[in-house]
Amino acid sequence: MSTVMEKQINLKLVRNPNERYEPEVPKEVVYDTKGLNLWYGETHALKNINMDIKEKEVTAIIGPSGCGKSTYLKTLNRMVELVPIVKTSGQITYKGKNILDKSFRVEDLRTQVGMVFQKANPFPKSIYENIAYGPKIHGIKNKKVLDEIVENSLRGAFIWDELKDRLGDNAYGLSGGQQQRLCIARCLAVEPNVILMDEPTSALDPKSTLRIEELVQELKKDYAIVIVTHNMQQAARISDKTAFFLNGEIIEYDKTDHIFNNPTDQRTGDYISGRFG
Ligand SMILES: Nc1ncnc2c1ncn2[C@@H]1O[C@H](COP(=O)(O)OP(=O)(O)OP(=O)(O)O)[C@@H](O)[C@H]1O
Repeated sequence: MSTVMEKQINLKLVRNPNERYEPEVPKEVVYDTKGLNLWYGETHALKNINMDIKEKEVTAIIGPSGCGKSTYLKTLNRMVELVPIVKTSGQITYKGKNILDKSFRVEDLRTQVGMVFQKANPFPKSIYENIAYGPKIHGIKNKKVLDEIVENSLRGAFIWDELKDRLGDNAYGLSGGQQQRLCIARCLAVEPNVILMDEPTSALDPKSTLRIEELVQELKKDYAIVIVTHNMQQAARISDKTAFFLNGEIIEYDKTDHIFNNPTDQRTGDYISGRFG
């Protein structure tokens, strides 16, 4: 049985030892959440959430089951309001506008914020159509333009070489890992600013998981990425910042190195070292 300290050190070591820490360049805040509360009927699922999410960073959300991680993620694209009993207070500013304001057009948000789910959810259509679908809905009809979008999106998701000769095949014939990268490519096709990922690798084998993690590292050069994960090593490996949620509250939100190696709150240390959750 390893000690808490050993576990923390192990997590520290999973970062690439050759990684160089570059001087920090100021980054734009994409989402600024202030005093957010959310209720499902009587259940107070998010309590006074305050956090900002920046461009070109991976923000991990960790915490035990039922602490509100997915709810927060789904609030960021307003998917949560599909549940009729949901009520919110506070604000989430996206590029200067409060997305919780009734006058905010949710359609605008959906084109700028892509979402990847725990279980890959390709459409029952060809690989090509899975990618071309979003751009077509946005009015792009020109075949040459669509071909380019399909190729660029699949390249962006590191899956072009595997799929380029079978674009007409049904997406359901792909492996789980390939389907997940196809779904990421589908997000990229509509040129979002943000990609929200809800446990995107929990259904995948270690090799496919690694490929998605490498992909996330590439994508963060261009996008803000928010990832909910139960995998502590994954959060330590790929995120720049980590928020620890517990019972609907943020206990600690800081740089990932700090959260994993020198947490301020005892409960954070206990959770990441596996003492509960
Ligand atoms: N549609 C819903 N209706 C009612 N309550 C809900 C609904 N969705 C979530 N909740 C409740 O809100 C709280 C937060 O749930 P949420 O799914 O956000 O947690 P989570 O941290 O993502 O959990 P997990 O890690 O198990 O996915 C829980 O108490 C949950 O039971």
